[in-house]
Amino acid sequence: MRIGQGFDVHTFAKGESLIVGGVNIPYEWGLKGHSDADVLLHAIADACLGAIAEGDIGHHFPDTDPTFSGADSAGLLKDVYALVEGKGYTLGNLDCTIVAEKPKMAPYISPMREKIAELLQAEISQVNVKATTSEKMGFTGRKEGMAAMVTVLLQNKSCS
Ligand SMILES: Nc1ccn([C@@H]2O[C@H](COP(=O)(O)O)[C@@H](O)[C@H]2O)c(=O)n1
Ligand SMILES: C[C@@]1(CO)OP(=O)(O)OP(=O)(O)OC[C@H]1O
Repeated sequence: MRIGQGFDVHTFAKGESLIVGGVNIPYEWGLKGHSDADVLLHAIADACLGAIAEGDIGHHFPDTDPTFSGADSAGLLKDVYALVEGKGYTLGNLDCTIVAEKPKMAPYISPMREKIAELLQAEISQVNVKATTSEKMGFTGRKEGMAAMVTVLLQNKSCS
């Protein structure tokens, strides 16, 4: 068994899409990044890479590489999960926390769990996504950006 944790932050900007956990969310602000800036999928990718001691997302997909400009983070996560499987592991479970003052994430939690489970070839019951505000404090509280934290447990394929 291996455990990993991931954390990511992206800033809100006008004229950008808001894609979180692979789900498009209608909102007046979107998230800015070199890729599509899916803060949750990036934190999941980092948690998976951490669990297999393979560095981080920026190491595998540098933000200086034009290949990843506007990249679909779902594709990046699929590539990361292929590395996980190549090392002989499969998802045990995943627990995610999104920190955002706005928008309200509750309506999008189920579609996010479904999308993440699909990307990681897992059951929805293996994926939890929750959201919290930071009670108007800090950069998330000022609605300057969004953060996501993830803990992942991987299990040996032979034991699953
Ligand atoms: N962006 C968010 C933030 C929170 N929620 C939901 O609201 C509940 C209460 O949030 P607090 O920060 O006041 O604890 C939280 O447990 C979430 O269910 C949300 O949907 N979207
Ligand atoms: C995903 C990558 C690559 O396009 O770019 P960003 O969208 O800026 O995201 P970040 O979370 O800073 O992670 C690393 C990157 O290299």
